[in-house]
Amino acid sequence: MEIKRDHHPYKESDIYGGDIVLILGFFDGVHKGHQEVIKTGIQIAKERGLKSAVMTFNRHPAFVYRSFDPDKHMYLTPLDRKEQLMEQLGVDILYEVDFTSSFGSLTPQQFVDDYIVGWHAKVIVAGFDYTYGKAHEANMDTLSVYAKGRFEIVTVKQKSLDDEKISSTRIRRYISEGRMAEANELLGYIYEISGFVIHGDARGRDLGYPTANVYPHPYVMVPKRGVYAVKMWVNGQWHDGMASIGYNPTFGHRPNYSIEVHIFDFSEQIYGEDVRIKWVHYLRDEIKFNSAEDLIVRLEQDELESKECLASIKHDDII
Ligand SMILES: Cc1cc2nc3c(=O)[nH]c(=O)nc-3n(C[C@H](O)[C@H](O)[C@H](O)COP(=O)(O)O)c2cc1C
Ligand SMILES: Nc1ncnc2c1ncn2[C@@H]1O[C@H](COP(=O)(O)OP(=O)(O)OP(=O)(O)O)[C@@H](O)[C@H]1O
Repeated sequence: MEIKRDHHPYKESDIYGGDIVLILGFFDGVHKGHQEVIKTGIQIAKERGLKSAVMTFNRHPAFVYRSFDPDKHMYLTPLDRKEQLMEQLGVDILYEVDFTSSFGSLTPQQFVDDYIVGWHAKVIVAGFDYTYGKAHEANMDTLSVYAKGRFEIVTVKQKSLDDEKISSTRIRRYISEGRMAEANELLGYIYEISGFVIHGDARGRDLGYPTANVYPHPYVMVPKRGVYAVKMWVNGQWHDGMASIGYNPTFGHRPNYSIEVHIFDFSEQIYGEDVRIKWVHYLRDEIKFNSAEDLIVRLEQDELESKECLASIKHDDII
């Protein structure tokens, strides 16, 4: 997959010169609804012998159009993860346009002329509720007015689960409630966040459960506080483990929450390593125990429960 970064106004040398099928959306999460849209575009491109291209943005349009709301707009998939997922789906070209006020204030007609026609799109593919512009000035119905017959428009119908649209917003809600089974079902893969390993208080090893403290990507959506069965990628390999997101109340409540992962049967030094954590299953809330011994008894139980639910994970689920 080729990645092209564009800043408005783009240069001709920054775009692909041939004809394309252009797939439109922000696609945070690249969830099953998004996958349907993207696969439709790829299929049409294959049938017509064209390249499939996705137009996404370096950051959420809400930063430009509205005041930023961290609860709504923390990412499920920062750009590097989005790139990975797009590549796995088989997209030929990923356009990452800088979403700035100059780009965001284009009229629908300018957007269509400069970015759809200008990028040689022969077919546009987007979901039923795709809109363009600050006040959603253009949608899949009005796009044909601006198209003036210069390209075809394919609208993908709503993909739902349990009579509710699969959406990034719905998935964010589940993750903030620790409902990982539902979130992972809608995503079509196990939710992950990336970060790197920093020092903690070095107490974990005394408990018999050393933990990697993870500093997360700054714009990523961190799941609800609590204890989880996880997979962690480090040094090129996935490992089974259990994680805590919380304030360690047993030892006098930290000022900020920490993300800690205990990898089973693992004793390497990994400070500074980049990691990925897959949130497989929510086990329980964080508890203020009366003693370190009580916490250890509970950690032993958490380990058994984690191993049990991780045993059923297939390799394909963790990519
Ligand atoms: C799976 C898991 C579950 C945990 N559950 C709790 C908990 O319920 N209450 C608590 O105070 N700390 C909990 N902890 C955090 C421990 O208190 C923490 O790992 C320990 O204090 C070491 O911290 P350090 O890495 O900063 O040294 C948990 C840690 C793990 C890995
Ligand atoms: N469930 C779905 N079924 C079909 N198309 C969808 C679905 N969800 C999103 N799309 C389409 O995918 C593209 C990207 O949509 P967008 O990034 O707004 O995702 P979203 O999940 O609807 O996000 P949000 O929850 O923030 O509204 C758009 O073309 C949109 O219409």
